[in-house]
Amino acid sequence: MPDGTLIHTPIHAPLACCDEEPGLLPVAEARARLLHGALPVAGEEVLAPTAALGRLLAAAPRSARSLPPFDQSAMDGYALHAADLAAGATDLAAGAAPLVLRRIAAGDPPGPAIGPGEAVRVLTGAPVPPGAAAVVMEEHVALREGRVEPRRPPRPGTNIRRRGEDLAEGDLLLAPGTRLDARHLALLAAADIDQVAVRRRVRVALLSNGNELGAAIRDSNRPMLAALLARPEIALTDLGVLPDDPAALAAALAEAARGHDLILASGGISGSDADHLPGALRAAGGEVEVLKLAQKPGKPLAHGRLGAARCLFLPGNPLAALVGFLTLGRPLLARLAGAAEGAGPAPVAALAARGFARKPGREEFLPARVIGQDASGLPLVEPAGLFGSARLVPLAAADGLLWVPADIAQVRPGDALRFHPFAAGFGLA
Ligand SMILES: Nc1nc2c(c(=O)[nH]1)N[C@H]1C(S)=C(S)[C@@H](COP(=O)(O)OP(=O)(O)OC[C@H]3O[C@@H](n4cnc5c(N)ncnc54)[C@H](O)[C@@H]3O)O[C@H]1N2
Ligand code: MOO
Repeated sequence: MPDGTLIHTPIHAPLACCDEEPGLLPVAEARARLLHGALPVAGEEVLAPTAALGRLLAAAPRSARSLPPFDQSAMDGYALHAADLAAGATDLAAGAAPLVLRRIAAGDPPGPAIGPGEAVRVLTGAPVPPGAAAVVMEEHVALREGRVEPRRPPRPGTNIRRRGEDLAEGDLLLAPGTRLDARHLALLAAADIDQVAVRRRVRVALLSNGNELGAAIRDSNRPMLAALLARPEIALTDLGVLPDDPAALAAALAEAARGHDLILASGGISGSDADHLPGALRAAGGEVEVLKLAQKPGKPLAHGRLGAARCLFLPGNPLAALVGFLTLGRPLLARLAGAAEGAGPAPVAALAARGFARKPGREEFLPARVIGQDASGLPLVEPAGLFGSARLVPLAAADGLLWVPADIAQVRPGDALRFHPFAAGFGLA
């Protein structure tokens, strides 16, 4: 456990981003408003499973065969008849041990049935012959004059995988909304499925807004958001940087709305006389709601619709854009893509490695590093440098985002918190 010497370490830059104000909208409420009426995109594609990696199932595939497809040995050993399982080891050893008739390897046919007093040498994965009640491992037998003497007769069913014990032919394999990963490709292959129906890709248009973006300030949000959108279920159109020109913005939004399900933008929303995106959406004939969220960073946010397209406008500060994308953009994309509900990543339990004071009122996402583990294995985390929604250096050094609830004014060393790691240990997709 940390010793607490770093308690009250300042984590915010001298000029913190935002002065609190009353009436900020809880993030959960903002998410509900954003998702209200949002439906998965209509349309499917039929693909080979390997071509559908990372895509979301539109319909549930059914198994084309039983798994296992036949009664199968789980071990290298000897298949025995039920009558010989009842006998004690001493009886069998006294000349009544089953006679080994033949050998069956994986890929061989099972051949004729065995009867009492008969055994068959079987290898792992081989079909067991009809009449076999158990397979005794080769390590557990003595072989004498072509007969097999189990040291201890196995119980019925031992080391036999019965046909259909995992899955019967026609059973549902995977639920609609499943994102296909390596496990699912293995199951689909085993079940002999060569085509699956997946949702068509969500068409997303991405833009940055601001006259300053160019020579003096580089556009860091677009490559970041494009990287977050580089997923199999998304088809991305990069609209580049649009200037602070209301008419040009309105025209670009109208054009983008015709061919996209979502228009994702950053910058130009917080309400100053240089922020034109919400007005441009209105001017183009769309609906827009500008929100102030109880979230830090990522307080200003606007969302709306234009024709069939949804619009999500994130704040310009890079860390605020990232947090807004993760807390609101991701759930909206998951809905549009047809992902199974509740399939999103969950935060993990973590302990504060050191204490710090903060201004309550907004739930906060702090770039944080894992610096060790406590005795029970919980990660010990601490803020990765000074906080600021325009700062990218601490973010790049972080292992994830530490989540601090809105009402907390003081985090103490050892406090239980939640942490969103950027990389999952056994992440498959
Ligand atoms: N009077 C108020 N001012 C501000 C408020 C407020 O509530 N009242 N909120 C602050 C917060 S919090 C944030 S976050 C920003 C959000 O402002 P906008 O979304 O309108 O974004 P801009 O003003 O266009 O830009 C803010 C900041 O971010 C830089 N930026 C913008 N786009 C990019 C990009 N693609 N790549 C890199 N950097 C970008 C921009 O140059 C500005 O420095 O508003 C506060 N102000
Ligand atoms: O911190 Mo603002 O909240 O930079 O989005």
